[in-house]
This record gives sequence, C-alpha cells and structure tokens, in this order.
Amino acid sequence: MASLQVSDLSKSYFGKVAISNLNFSIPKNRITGLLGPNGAGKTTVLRILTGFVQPDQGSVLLDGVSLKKDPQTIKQRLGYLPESSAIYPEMTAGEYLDFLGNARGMESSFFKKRKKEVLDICDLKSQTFSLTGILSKGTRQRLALAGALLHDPDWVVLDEPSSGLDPIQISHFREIVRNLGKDKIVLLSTHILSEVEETCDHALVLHKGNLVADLPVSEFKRSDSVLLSAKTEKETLEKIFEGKNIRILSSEKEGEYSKFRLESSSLKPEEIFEIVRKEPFPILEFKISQKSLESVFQDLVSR
Ligand SMILES: Nc1ncnc2c1ncn2[C@@H]1O[C@H](COP(=O)(O)OP(=O)(O)OP(=O)(O)O)[C@@H](O)[C@H]1O
Repeated sequence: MASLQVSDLSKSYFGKVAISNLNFSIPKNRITGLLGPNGAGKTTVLRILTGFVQPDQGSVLLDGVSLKKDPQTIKQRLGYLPESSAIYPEMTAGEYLDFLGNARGMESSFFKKRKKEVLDICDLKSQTFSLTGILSKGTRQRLALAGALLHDPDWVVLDEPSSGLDPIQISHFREIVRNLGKDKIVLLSTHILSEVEETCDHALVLHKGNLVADLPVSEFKRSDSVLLSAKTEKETLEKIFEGKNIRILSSEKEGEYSKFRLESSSLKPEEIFEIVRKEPFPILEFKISQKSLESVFQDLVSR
C-alpha cells in the first residue's frame, strides 16, 4: 500500500523554528487532516512535502522513494491544490484543462481520457463550455482541483480548500474529497476543526511547530455536556449526583429555575435524564450541548 513517511522533519527561518522534528506517516485510502492554528507550521510542512522548500533536516519518502534524491518522480505523483489558484477568466473550463495538459506535456490520448475523468470526478461536466470568469467560487475551486488531478497523481495535497466557499459549496467539495480518499493519499491542511471532523479520517495536529496529536478523528474528545433547566438548587443536585460520576460544570439562576451544565465520563445523557426525571422538581429543559470546537482543540494541544 502506498504511503508517505515523514521522519525527523525540521525547518527554521532565520533562526526561528517553524517545525521541529516531525515524524508521521500517511497511508493510502485515508484522508488525513493537518490541523493547527495560524503559524503552527502547516504551510511549511506542505511546502516541504511538495518540494518547494528544502527542510533543514529529515526525510520524506513516498513508497520508499526519497523526495530529496528523486524530487521529479515524487512531484509527478503529486497533485497540489494551493489555497488560491490562478484560473484565467477568459478560458472555458475545458480550455483551462487543455492549457494545463499542454503545459504539462501530457500525451494526447492519456490527456483526453483524464480530462473526461476529472470533469466527472469534480462534477464539472455541465460546465465544460462555461467561461471560468462567470463560474461561482465553489465551481472554480472544483475546476482547480480537476487541474490538480489531471495527471492522475496518487497523492493529493489540499491547502485550506474550503476557504471562501459558502456552506453548500463546502459540502459539495467535501463529498468530492471524500471520494478521492478511497484510492489516494490525501492530506488536507486547515485551521478549521470542523473541516477535519467532517472530511478526514485521521488528524495530525500541529502547534508551534510540534506534532501534538496523531489520532483518528473519532478519538477527538468531544464528550458532550448536558444542559438542564430545573426548579431546584445546586446543593440538591449535588446530593442527588453523589457517587454517580456526574459533574455540575456550572449553574446559573434564571428566575425560579436554574440552568445547570452537567458532564459525565461514564453516563450517557439519557442515563442522566433517567436520574433527574425521578426527582420531584419540575424540569423545564434537558438537552445535549456539544463541546465547543475551540475547547476540543485546546484539549488536544494541552495533552
Ligand atoms: N518564508 C518565511 N520566512 C520567515 N518566517 C516564516 C516564513 N514562512 C513561515 N514562517 C514562520 O514559520 C512559522 C510557521 O509558519 P507557517 O506559515 O508554516 O504556519 P501555518 O500553520 O501555515 O500558518 P497559517 O495558517 O497562518 O498559514 C511562523 O512563525 C511563520 O511566521
């Protein structure tokens, strides 16, 4: 199975560390998110992986082929979608792909086959003859992706692919990326946690140039809390919850009622509900409240 192996990768700019001793591997058939706040080192990693920047130290191997020793082979196998792509507005979508195919010196029958395939993969068939200048931002982004896939790369690097797209365009684009992940190595860089949660299978989390987490997205600590609004006091609830592993994270008086935020590492929300509903006090509201994305990220970087 194709895989990308990164070992001891470091890079400093003018003595300032951008990334430090990164070690990770990315197997095929998996969409990996490279997640981190601004300045975490994501762009530096992408620039190194795509051969635009030389690392100070470390190696990148694609199926055992070294980027340093054989950059040309690796670049031929790479499809890169930068954060913003130059697409000439006076060309049609089809002409744009013709232009790229020519510029890359692609063999004619292979190009024709691939052009059809990428228009299909990126859901652009109906736009082939549309001028790119009149296309929506989401469609232009799919065209840029089609261009990045034209030479049939087996690994694909996407830099902040949803930036500037509206929610419908984002969900359309994500569907295409998820399909790509079925048979390619996909690395998607973003500072948006929900993007990783919704698109990726695995996350590499960067913080200040260090890899602070390398884990399946399903392991993001997203334990949900529960909001309870009831006509009772905090002290009463504390007594009810004694020995039951339910924490009262906050309580706030609202007229006759109080709003409590509850959390349990062992009980499900419905089990907490079973406990409180047996009590005599009236309950106005009981609902699950997802942990904020920011606090999930903080959990990851503070591990
Ligand atoms: N060409 C450069 N010259 C000097 N410093 C740089 C250069 N490129 C990046 N840096 C520094 O390296 C660190 C990592 O930057 P990098 O752009 O890789 O992070 P990032 O996670 O991609 O951030 P962003 O999301 O803001 O692009 C930052 O402190 C940045 O200021």
